[in-house]
Amino acid sequence: MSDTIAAIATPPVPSAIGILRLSGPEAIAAAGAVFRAASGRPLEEYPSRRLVYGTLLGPDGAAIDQVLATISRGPESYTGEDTAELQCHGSPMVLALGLEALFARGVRQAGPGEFTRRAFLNGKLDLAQAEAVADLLDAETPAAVHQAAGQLSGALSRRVGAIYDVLVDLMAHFHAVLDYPDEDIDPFRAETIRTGLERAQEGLNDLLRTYERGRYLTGGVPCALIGRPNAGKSSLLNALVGYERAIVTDVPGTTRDTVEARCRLGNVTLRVIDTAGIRETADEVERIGVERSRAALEQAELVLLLCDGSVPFTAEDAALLEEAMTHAPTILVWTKGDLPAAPIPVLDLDPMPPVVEVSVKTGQGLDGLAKAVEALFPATGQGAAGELLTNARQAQAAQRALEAVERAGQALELGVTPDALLTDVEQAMAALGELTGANLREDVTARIFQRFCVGK
Ligand SMILES: Nc1nc2c(c(=O)[nH]1)N(C=O)[C@@H](CNc1ccc(C(=O)N[C@@H](CCC(=O)O)C(=O)O)cc1)CN2
Ligand SMILES: Nc1nc2c(ncn2[C@@H]2O[C@H](COP(=O)(O)OP(=O)(O)OP(=O)(O)O)[C@@H](O)[C@H]2O)c(=O)[nH]1
Ligand SMILES: [Mg+2]
Repeated sequence: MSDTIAAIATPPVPSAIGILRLSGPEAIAAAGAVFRAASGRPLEEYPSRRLVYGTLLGPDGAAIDQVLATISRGPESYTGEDTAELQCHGSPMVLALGLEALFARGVRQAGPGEFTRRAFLNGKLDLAQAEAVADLLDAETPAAVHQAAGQLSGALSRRVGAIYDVLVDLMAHFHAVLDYPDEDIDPFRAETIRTGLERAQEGLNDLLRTYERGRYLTGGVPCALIGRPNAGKSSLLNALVGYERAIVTDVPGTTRDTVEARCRLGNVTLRVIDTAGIRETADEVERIGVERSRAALEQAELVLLLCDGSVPFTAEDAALLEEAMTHAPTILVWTKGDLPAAPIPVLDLDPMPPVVEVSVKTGQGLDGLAKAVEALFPATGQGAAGELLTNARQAQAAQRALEAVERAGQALELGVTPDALLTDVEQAMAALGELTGANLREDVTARIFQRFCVGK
């Protein structure tokens, strides 16, 4: 049996409300010991989920706040254990003293994620849902919230579960075949197995295609600011992040090293990388900077190619634009829109990149830039919110599952023995189990025994 944990559940700054949270067998007793209800009734006697008004008592038993207390008896609680909350005024000192009083009752400090970990261990959330809790806290855009909320309510788990179910069914077929190990798989059964493998393969391919968008939602789109010296790259970075992140001067070649920052542009989270202006240079430091710009360009999944709109477009600009477009979707950004414009060049490119004129001095065109970025990274498509793979661990697990299913398919065509197929399908299920925490052995066992009758 687990011990009882407690933590301050709200940020450690003066705020409207601050919450002390407990979970474990002694949660209700410990909360009751540091709380005196105005009614005079012990907290333990109240029904679950009732807010009870009263006084919070500090480590020495003196009043430290007027609070609302509530209990939820397990298993109907967030963690599945007995839980209690003390909703205090949001004073960091009150919360610290309250926590100390709880420690004096034998409760210990919770570790990071320990409440949600207990919820997982007690079957309240599966692994994908528990991960969604962390994604929800980190969400930076409405789309990221919708994805995390959908995953929290089980959307990804259901999608993975549907594929998993197909594999569990296949296993049942294999077990039937294995009862007659010396015979080949009969054609009828081979067809059923083939259909099942194809369905699983299709489901996994669809799932893996969601990863690109999921990764953009949680990690941000890697976006390089590329252009000749003085184009206004660092100025744009600063405008996007809202503070003076990078040095800006009128000296061409100001930025040497790449500078990275996260920002939100419209509905898209960007990992923006400001780079050294690209030009031929004899300066050793600047030359290394330019190499880094090219490396950033190669890794970018979105390029903002900046050209100073107040000076004539050059052959270098054109060459950079073409180079950028071979690497990633590129938006051509004319900068310094507040200055008198140089003649607009005729660009003969196919396809034409989106073109936006901006000025960081006036803020003009930044909305247009956001629209252009949103058009390249739309909030919809590639699966409904909540059903996307959002991190590398999930994607790798799905990829391994796909590879195992493909191996099984090949084995089937080669007419190998059923037990070889079985191993591949088992591996696919184990890999999928890493997404939701589903347990292969238990699930297959359950499916096998469900054919038994009661009493056997
Ligand atoms: N004050 C407070 N707010 C909070 C939480 C909390 O623990 N306390 N949450 C937590 O971080 C989130 C809400 N999540 C929760 C999820 C399940 C249960 C719960 O009691 N589940 C029971 C009963 C379900 C029901 O009534 O249908 C259960 O699953 O059996 C509570 C909170 C966000 N807001
Ligand atoms: N008027 C006006 N000036 C701008 C604008 N954007 C940038 N500038 C000026 O242009 C000059 C160069 O800006 P930076 O942002 O340092 O240019 P950069 O592309 O980072 O230059 P390097 O780091 O040298 O490659 C600075 O004097 C900026 O103040 C703008 O929108 N309007
Ligand atoms: Mg710069």
